[in-house]
Formats: sequence, structure tokens, C-alpha cells
Amino acid sequence: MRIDVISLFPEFVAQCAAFGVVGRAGERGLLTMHGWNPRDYAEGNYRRVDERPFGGGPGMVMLIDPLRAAIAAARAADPAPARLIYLSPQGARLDQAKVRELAGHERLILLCGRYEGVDERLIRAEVDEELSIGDYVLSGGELAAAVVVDAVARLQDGALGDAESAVQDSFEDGLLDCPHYTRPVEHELGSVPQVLMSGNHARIAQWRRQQSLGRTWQRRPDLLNEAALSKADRKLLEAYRAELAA
Ligand SMILES: Nc1nonc1C(=O)NCc1ccc(Cl)cc1
Repeated sequence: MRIDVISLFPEFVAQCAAFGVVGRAGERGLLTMHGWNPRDYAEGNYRRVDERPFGGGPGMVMLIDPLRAAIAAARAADPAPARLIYLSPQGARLDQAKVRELAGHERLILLCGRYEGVDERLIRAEVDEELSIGDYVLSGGELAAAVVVDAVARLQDGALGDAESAVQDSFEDGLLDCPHYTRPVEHELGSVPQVLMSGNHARIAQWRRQQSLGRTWQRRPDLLNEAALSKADRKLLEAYRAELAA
């Protein structure tokens, strides 16, 4: 997968992708990233990339042409078609289903805004999809772009080692993750649940599933669509609730 980032701070997002699993995906050629700075395409002595907003009000708005030229340069750098994503609080909420869909694209172009916004005409002409990573305001789209890069990179085939890809991530099946334990068995902070030392893999898998169901019900009932649960899942959740009530 190729990801091009349009940003006044292109190195920012590249740095975020330089570590750990994502960095390894890059080293393995599973992911290539390129940064494009609109300022390199800005005209005039001051190479302006922003201007005051029509209608008045605080802050500045990013100009159309430097962004448009940077996007054109990114598109021209590789013949493969690209989906252009604009990161902003006005976008649709990013979730794992959306991440999985994005991870399937050959190319993404991530447009990172700064200041108060981007001229709406550029958004309407160039943006395929506007995405938000959450209902809060950051100082620019770069951190949101880095989140998208991380989430899609780890889904590239070969990005995760066997140990990691065995991990049933939260949200992969729409549930929260189960609790995890490692040595020592006994600690002043408590003991490891006995079932995890039983060596009975079917029982361990069942316990983990029950914990995921129970935690989702307790912490994120909005994620739990009980109707979509299997009979076995509903029984496990019932037992979890009964244990709590006891
Ligand atoms: N929340 C979010 N989810 O995605 N992006 C955000 C966010 O706050 N961006 C800040 C931002 C976005 C565009 C411009 Cl022009 C300026 C600042």
C-alpha cells in the first residue's frame, strides 16, 4: 500500500510511522509513504498557504491552489488510482470496519489541514471521504492521519508476526478485548485466573470470549448487539451477568 500525506508538516506523519509494527511494515515494503508540502507549491514571495476568511472571524483558511498542486503532484507520482481522505472533526467517525475497508486500497492520499479550515471548494472538488478520529479538536489533521496510517498498516498482509496476528484485537469482531495476564502467577496485585493455567484450550477460549462479551456489555453496551450474538454467546453473557449478581 502506498500512502501520500499532504501536510505542512509531512515529516510529522512519516515519523509516527517509523516505529514498531508500522515501521517494520515499511521496512518490508508492505507500506510506502510519501509527504507533500503545499508550501512547496505556493506562489509569491511569501509562499502563502493560508489567507483570511471571507465573512470575517478568527483564524485563517488554507488556500485552494497550493493544496490542489500538492495533490496533483501526489497523484502524478504513481499511476495507481488513489482515494483522497480529508481528516477533520466534520468527517464520518473512523471505526475498525472503516479501517479494514481503507486497508484494502492500493493507494490513499491523506489531506491534513491546519488553521481554521480548508477552502470548501477544494474539499468538494478533491476529497473522496472526510473522516474524523473522534469528537475533539486537534491543531491539525496530522495526528489523525498518523492514526489512519497505523491502523491500516498493521492490517497489511505480513505486517504482524504470527504471535501478534493471533491476537483477536478488540473491535475485530465488534467486541472489547478480554483481560490479559503474564507471569508471575501470584503477585501482591493479585493472582492469575486459574483457567488460564489449565492448559484446556477450549475452556480458555470460552473464558476469554465470556470476558469479551461481559466487558463489552459493562463498558460499551452501544457496541453490543445482543440480537446478533450466537446462542452460545448469549449463554456465556447470561452466566457472566449471573456471576456478577451473585
Ligand atoms: N478530531 C479529528 N479527527 O480528524 N481530524 C481531527 C481534527 O481535530 N483535525 C484538526 C484540524 C483539521 C483540519 C484543519 Cl483545516 C484544522 C485542524
